[in-house]
Amino acid sequence: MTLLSTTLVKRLADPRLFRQYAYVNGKWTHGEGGREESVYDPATNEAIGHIPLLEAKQITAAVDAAEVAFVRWRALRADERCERLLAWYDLIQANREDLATIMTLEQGKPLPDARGEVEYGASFVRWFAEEGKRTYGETIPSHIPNASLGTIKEPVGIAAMITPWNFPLAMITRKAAAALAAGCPVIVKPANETPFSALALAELAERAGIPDGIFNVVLGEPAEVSKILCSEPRIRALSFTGSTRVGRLLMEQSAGTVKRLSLELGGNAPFIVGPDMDPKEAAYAAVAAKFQTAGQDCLAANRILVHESIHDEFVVQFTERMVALTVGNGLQEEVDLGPLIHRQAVEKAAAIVDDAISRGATLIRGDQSQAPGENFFMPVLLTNVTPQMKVWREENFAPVAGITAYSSDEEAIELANDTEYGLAAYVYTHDIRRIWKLMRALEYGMVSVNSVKMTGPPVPFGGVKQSGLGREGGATGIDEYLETKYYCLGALGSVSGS
Ligand SMILES: NC(=O)c1ccc[n+]([C@@H]2O[C@H](COP(=O)([O-])OP(=O)(O)OC[C@H]3O[C@@H](n4cnc5c(N)ncnc54)[C@H](O)[C@@H]3O)[C@@H](O)[C@H]2O)c1
Ligand SMILES: N[C@@H](CC=O)C(=O)O
Repeated sequence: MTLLSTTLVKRLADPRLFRQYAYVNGKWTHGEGGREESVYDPATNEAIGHIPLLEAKQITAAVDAAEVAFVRWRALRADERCERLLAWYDLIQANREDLATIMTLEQGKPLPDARGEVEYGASFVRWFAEEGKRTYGETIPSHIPNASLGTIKEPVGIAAMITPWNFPLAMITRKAAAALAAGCPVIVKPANETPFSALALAELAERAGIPDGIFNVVLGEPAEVSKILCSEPRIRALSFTGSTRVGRLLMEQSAGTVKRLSLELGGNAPFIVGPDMDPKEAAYAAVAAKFQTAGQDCLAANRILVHESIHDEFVVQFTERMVALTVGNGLQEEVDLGPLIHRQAVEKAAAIVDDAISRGATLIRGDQSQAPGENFFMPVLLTNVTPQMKVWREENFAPVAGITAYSSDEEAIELANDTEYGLAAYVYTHDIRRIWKLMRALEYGMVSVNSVKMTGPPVPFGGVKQSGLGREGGATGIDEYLETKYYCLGALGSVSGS
């Protein structure tokens, strides 16, 4: 154990939640090839621990274990699986503070946000524990004489999950709870930047009585592990949350085994402000929608489109609110924005800002000499942003906001839809006709009107276009892990019994 991981352990009420091994078939597992990788606190760049990089045969062993465990897990009654998931939920809640501390140390987000994510992540476990009891089939009016027709729902099989570093806990539970409730074993490959939240979840799953081989966490070199998971025929479903670039790659790699795919990919959300809005109210909402998780959020409001009649006042209000945000180590009190995940993310953000300025954008605020450390990026506001700029075309995943003025609803719609992404869009206006028109015309999987918060367990979360495939959460989230089996019971005799 390194010196700093000892410090991490000292911060935890339950040090056994901090694990530096993979978790396969109910066992904490070393890498057999001796390869390891360090994990860093992005706020300080200090190593907080290390993880083993598993060998190919160890990943295959996780699939072997899941295959064996599947037989008994799928045979449990739905309410028996539900009990274990509820026990997991209770343990996550009971250990919320430790889970939040681990998350802040590996991801950097402020502690209150980390606590919020633990709560959010746990809520999916409870939701799917309940939904697992409602995987109804249907009866079908028969067109075949003396036959009865219908469907039943069955677990799809072993499900692999590849998850990102920006929400290291909730992006796992939103997938895993649905799969487990459906009767599927799960193999999770978390991001190497943030493995410890996933491993703490594994420790709690074990304590909750989730059997060996049903919840596995594999660690390794990402491209290597993902290739094995995608090409393994016994894995029947792959659920990925991450960038559109890697999503495309995994889709290609999964083609050979024709897997069920759920893809939650990048976003580049527009935030449209109508002419009837109070500029201050809308600007404060836009700041909240842009800067959460230091802008490293798939729902971040990257392209802010403001009606020309209120544009200037909106910019004044936005700036005032933005400069009041505190940037610092997420463990400190009253910090609004933590660090970016690593130095490359800071460099990418700086390049996006430079590109915008070189193409005619105006830098309103964003003095990087004020950054409190190597991986920090001060919030930036750019105006006169145009579709030719990277800040428009690329998901910046940083605290960089771009504002553009528009003159008509039609122009706002065209600008908002001018992207390969289609995850979420925000609309701020109180004009009901405009709300309806924009909501219908926006090519996005989710449209939030006059509300920054849009997510939660009852919601079908997901995107259109190159933001992904499928929906997580909600009444249909469990369907990603279920097959529909049609049956025809023939030669039953007639209804009258003849
Ligand atoms: N739609 C959503 O619900 C949602 C939620 C959170 C994050 N995201 C997206 O995730 C992205 C940020 O996360 P990220 O930087 O971790 O994404 P990423 O695509 O770089 O990585 C995601 C996962 O894929 C793995 N990976 C990376 N390169 C790989 C490769 N070549 N082959 C196989 N696997 C590989 C990583 O180790 C990680 O586990 C953003 O685009 C964001 O919008 C989407
Ligand atoms: N904020 C999103 C995650 C995207 O990065 C969510 O609520 O799922």
